[in-house]
Amino acid sequence: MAAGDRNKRARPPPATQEPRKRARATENDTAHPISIDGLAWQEVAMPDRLEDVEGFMGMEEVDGVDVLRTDDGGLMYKVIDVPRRKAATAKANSAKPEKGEQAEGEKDEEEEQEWGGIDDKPDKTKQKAKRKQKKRKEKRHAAAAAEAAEAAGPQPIPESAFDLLPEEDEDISLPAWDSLELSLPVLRALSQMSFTSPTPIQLAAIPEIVAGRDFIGKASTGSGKTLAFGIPMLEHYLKQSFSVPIDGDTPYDKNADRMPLALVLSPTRELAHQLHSHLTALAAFIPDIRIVSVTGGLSIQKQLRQLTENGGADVIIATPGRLWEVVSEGHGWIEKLRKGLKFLVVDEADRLLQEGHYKEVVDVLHLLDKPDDDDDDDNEDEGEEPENEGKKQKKTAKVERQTLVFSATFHKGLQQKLAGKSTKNSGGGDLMGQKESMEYLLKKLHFREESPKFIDVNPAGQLAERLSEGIIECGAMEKDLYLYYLLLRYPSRTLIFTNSISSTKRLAPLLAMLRLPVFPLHSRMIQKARMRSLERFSSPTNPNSILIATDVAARGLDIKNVDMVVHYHLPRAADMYVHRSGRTARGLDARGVSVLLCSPDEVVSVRRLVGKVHESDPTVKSTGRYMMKGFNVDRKLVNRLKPRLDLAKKIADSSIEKQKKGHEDEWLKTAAEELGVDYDSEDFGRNDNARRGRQGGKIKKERAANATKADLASWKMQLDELLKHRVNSGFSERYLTSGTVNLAHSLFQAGLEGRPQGGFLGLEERSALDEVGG
Ligand SMILES: Nc1ncnc2c1ncn2[C@@H]1O[C@H](COP(=O)(O)OP(=O)(O)OP(=O)(O)O)[C@@H](O)[C@H]1O
Repeated sequence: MAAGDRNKRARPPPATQEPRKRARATENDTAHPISIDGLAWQEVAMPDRLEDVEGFMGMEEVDGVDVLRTDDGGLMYKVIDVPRRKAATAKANSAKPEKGEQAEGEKDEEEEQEWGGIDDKPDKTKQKAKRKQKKRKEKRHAAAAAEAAEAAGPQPIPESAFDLLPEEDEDISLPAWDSLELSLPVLRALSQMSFTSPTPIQLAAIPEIVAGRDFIGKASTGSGKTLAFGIPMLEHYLKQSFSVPIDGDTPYDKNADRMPLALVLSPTRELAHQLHSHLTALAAFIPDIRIVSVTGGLSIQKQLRQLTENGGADVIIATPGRLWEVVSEGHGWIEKLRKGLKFLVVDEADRLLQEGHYKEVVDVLHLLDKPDDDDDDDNEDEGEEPENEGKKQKKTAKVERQTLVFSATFHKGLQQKLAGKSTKNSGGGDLMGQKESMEYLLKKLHFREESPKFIDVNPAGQLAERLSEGIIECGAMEKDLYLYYLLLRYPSRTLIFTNSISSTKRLAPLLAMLRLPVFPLHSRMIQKARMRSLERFSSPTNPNSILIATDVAARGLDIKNVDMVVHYHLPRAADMYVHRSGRTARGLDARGVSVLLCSPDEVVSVRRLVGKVHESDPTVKSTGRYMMKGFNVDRKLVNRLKPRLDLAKKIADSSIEKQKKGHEDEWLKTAAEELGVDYDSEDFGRNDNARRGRQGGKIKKERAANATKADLASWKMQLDELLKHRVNSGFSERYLTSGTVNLAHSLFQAGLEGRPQGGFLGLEERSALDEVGG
C-alpha cells in the first residue's frame, strides 16, 4: 500500500469550486496558507478483503481546508479549523466499522486481546505495513497541526468547548438528558445505544462529578453505574482535548506524551473487559481517545505496548494484580499515574477493599498517594493492618484527582459469613449505614475532599426492582435433579452459581450429557476459555444458553437477556446473593428471576440471608422475619426426570473418576520410577483402598471409576433412549413452551405465583416443545 502516493489521493477541488465547509472558513482567516504536504491527510477506509484492483488502496482525503490560488497560478491550502476537523473526523469515523483506518490496526489488537489472541491472527506483513503507514500519517498530522497552529497565532478561547463541535445534521433528540448539558459526541453515543433517558444514579452522579466532587455512589445492580462515572470522564477528556483550560489544568495536546486521565479498578478480568467495551461504545464519536484494559491472563508485553503506543493511554481499566505487575515494571508508570490522573474509579468498591482480599489494591493506592520524595520504601508497609493506615495517610501527598467509588453493596453486614456462628444482630442491626460506609471508605481511600458526596439512590435495598425471588426446598442430594427440572421447564438464558470450582467442573459435563447448552466459568480456566464461555453464553443465536459459574461471574457482568439466576449453593455472604441475583433484571426495564435451591442444612443461613438483604422491608422491620416466596415445583414431574438424571450422573461420575484415576496412576507411576520399584496399578490400587478405609462415597466413586467400557456404552444408550421421549407432565391441556424470553417470564411468574403448570418436557430438540399436545 502506497500511503504517500500523491496520484492516489482524492484530488483537491478546483479553485473555482466551493470547498466543503466553505461557510466556516472565514473564522480563521488569519491562518497562513500551507503546502499540500502540510495537510492532515486521512486514509479512506476500504473494505477489509478488497483487492487493490483499481489502485484505490492508499487513497487519502482531507477535510476542513480552503484552497487558494497563488499569484503564479499555483495552489496553496489553508486549514480552516483544526478542532472542527477533528470533530468531523469523529463523525466520519462513526460511519466506519470501527474507528476508520487508524483504528483498524488497533481493532485487530483489541480483538486479539479481548478474545485471547488466537482465533483471528492478522497477517503479519499487512500489520507491519499498517504500522508504518500509521507512523507516516502521525508524522503528517503533527506537522500539519504545528504549521496550522503557528500560522494561526494565538486563538481566542471559545466560551464552551462544545461550541467547537459540528452543528450540521443535528438529528439527536434526547430531551431527558438536557439537564446534564452533555457534549454532542456523548449524546450521539447515547442515542446510538438507544439510551433515551438517564438512570437515577446517572442523574445524581454526573453533575456532582462534572463539578469536581469526590463521589460515592450506591445503586442497585444493573442500574447504570458504569456510565455514571464514564460520562463525566469522557466529558473531561473532550474539554481537555479541545484545549480549553479547566480550573488550571494543562491544556491537552494530542501529540504530546499523554498522561493517563483516568484509572478504573475492577475486581475481575471479565468485568474489566466489559467496562472497556462499555466505555469504548460511549466514546464512539470521540476522536483519538485511547481506552486500554490491563488485566491478568493476557500478554503483559502487549498491554505495556498498548499503554505506550500513540502517545499513551487516556483511560486505563485494570485489575489490581496486573496493574501492580505493570507499575513494578518501571517505565515511570507510577509517576505518570501520580501526575496525570484526574479520576480514580473504584468499581465494586466494597469487594476491592475487602480486608485480606486485595493487597494489590492497597499497594497500588499507596504508591499513587506517596509524596514524590518518598520513593524508596515501596515494601515497608506489606501486610500492614488497618491501625497503621492512619500513619500511612499522614505520609501521603495531597491528591489532585477525583476519587469515584461505586457499588450496589457497601453494607459491611452483607459481607459477613451466613453459615457458621450466628452474629448477635443477624436480623440486620449490623448493617453499615451511610455514616459508617463513609467512615469505612474514608479510612481506605485517599479522597481529595474531607467529605465526599455520598448518594444512595435506593436506600431501601440493593436488588433490582423488577427482580422476582423464589426458593425451592429440596434434599442436598436432590439439587442436581431440581436444577435439571428448572432448566428443562423454563428454557431461557440462565446463570447458575456454585460455591466451588469442583462443583462447576462436575455440573457442566453432567448437564451437557443431558443435552443442555451449558458453558463453564471459573478462575482455574485459562483466560481464553473463560472468554469463550462468556461469548457463547451471551450469543444472541443461543437464547437458552446456560452458564455454570463460581462467584467470579457474580459481580458487574452485564450480559443481555439473562432471564434466570439459580443459586445452586447458598452464597457464603449476603452481598454475593445481591450481586449474583443482579446478573438478571438489568437496565431500565428488564425483568428476571432469582431461584435459590435450599437444602435442610441451609435453612438457618437462608433465614439470615433474607433478613440481611431485606432488612428495610416493612415486614422484616415489624416481625423480624421475611418470607421468601416458594417456587412452585411440579414434584411428579421432577420424579419423572429422575431416571435421566441418574444415568447421566453415572456416566459423568465415571468419566471424572477415570480422569482422576488416570492422573493418580500417572503420579504413582512417576513416584515408583523415582523410587526404583516396579509399578503395578492393581497393587497400588489395593493399598490405596486399604488406606482410604470403608468410606461409602469413596467406594461409590471407585465403582464409577471401575465401570467398564461396556457399562458406559450401555448407560449412554439408555440415556439416549430416554432423551428421545417426552416426559408427560400429567396435564392434558395444550401448553406452549417455545422457549422465547417472554414466555419463559410468564412461566417463571406462574412458578412464583403457584399457578398450575402443564405440558411436556424433555424432547430431544427443545425447540420442538411448542408442538406438544395432550
Ligand atoms: N441510561 C440508560 N438507559 C438504558 N440502559 C442503560 C442506561 N445506562 C446504562 N444502561 C444499561 O444498563 C445495563 C446495566 O448497566 P451497568 O453495567 O452500568 O450497571 P451497574 O449498575 O454497574 O451494575 P452492577 O452493580 O451489576 O455492576 C447495561 O446493559 C447498560 O448498557
